[in-house]
Amino acid sequence: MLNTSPSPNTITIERLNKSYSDVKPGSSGSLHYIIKDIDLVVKGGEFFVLLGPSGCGKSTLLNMIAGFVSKTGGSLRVGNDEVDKPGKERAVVFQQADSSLFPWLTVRQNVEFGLKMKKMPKDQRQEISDRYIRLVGLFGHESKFPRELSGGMKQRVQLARVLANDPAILLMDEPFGALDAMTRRIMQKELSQIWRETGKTVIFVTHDIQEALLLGQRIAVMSTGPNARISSIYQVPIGYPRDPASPSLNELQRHIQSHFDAELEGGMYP
Ligand SMILES: Nc1ncnc2c1ncn2[C@@H]1O[C@H](COP(=O)(O)OP(=O)(O)OP(=O)(O)O)[C@@H](O)[C@H]1O
Repeated sequence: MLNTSPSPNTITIERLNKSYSDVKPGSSGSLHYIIKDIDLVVKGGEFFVLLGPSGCGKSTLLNMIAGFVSKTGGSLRVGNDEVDKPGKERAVVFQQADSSLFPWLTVRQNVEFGLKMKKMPKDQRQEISDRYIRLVGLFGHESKFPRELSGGMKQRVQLARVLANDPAILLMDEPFGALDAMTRRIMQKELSQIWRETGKTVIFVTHDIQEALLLGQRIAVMSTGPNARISSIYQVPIGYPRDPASPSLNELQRHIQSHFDAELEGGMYP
């Protein structure tokens, strides 16, 4: 018999809504949709980018997948399970590492935190933290505290900590948005390599088209809110590692940029 079950890391979204009621004194209020009727399937192991202008609802959608924000309609499943709360198979990497790192713990202690909570023996913990500290290029900085690190280094600690917990799905909300251009490029390369080595499902939110094109296998362009939806999904048929100067990448960038501009102007893209 044909097995039609989705992979446990596949995310299936059907007619997903997030609305809120704008209640004013003396009236019953009206319903406003942040996102409306989103349909999307992100396959297990895929690197999927959500691209959209500021305020369109990207973080809302990502936080719904994370289980931090509840839906007001439709369906959102990971594998066969409806998402109604956070789960250990999903981990979020935020734009600001500061709020997610413990300032009183060293780099190694921060990376090992989740493993310690799981009561993993010390030697095993150390082996795992060594691996991810090396992977994100922080070897030699294990004993430093967050206050002794640059913004890019803190972001690497956040990434190493998330990876050490081995979630199947990485949800990344503009994780490199606060970094300088050079550090950002290094982190993009590292993330792309980590994804290729680990085969995790990644959903990556950005409003930077070039970043989307360097990383994603598919790029979904969201319309401006309210009532935001996914207006188009682009395949990026270019292998990794990608060269930002490649003509095919630039061609696709121009195409997506004109779509993006049309969305911003509120026009329809042909
Ligand atoms: N609880 C809420 N009640 C009312 N409006 C909300 C609520 N949460 C978010 N919004 C609105 O929903 C819209 C989408 O917000 P969201 O943070 O998801 O956008 P975004 O695309 O991630 O933006 P950015 O790129 O600037 O981070 C915004 O206009 C925001 O003001």
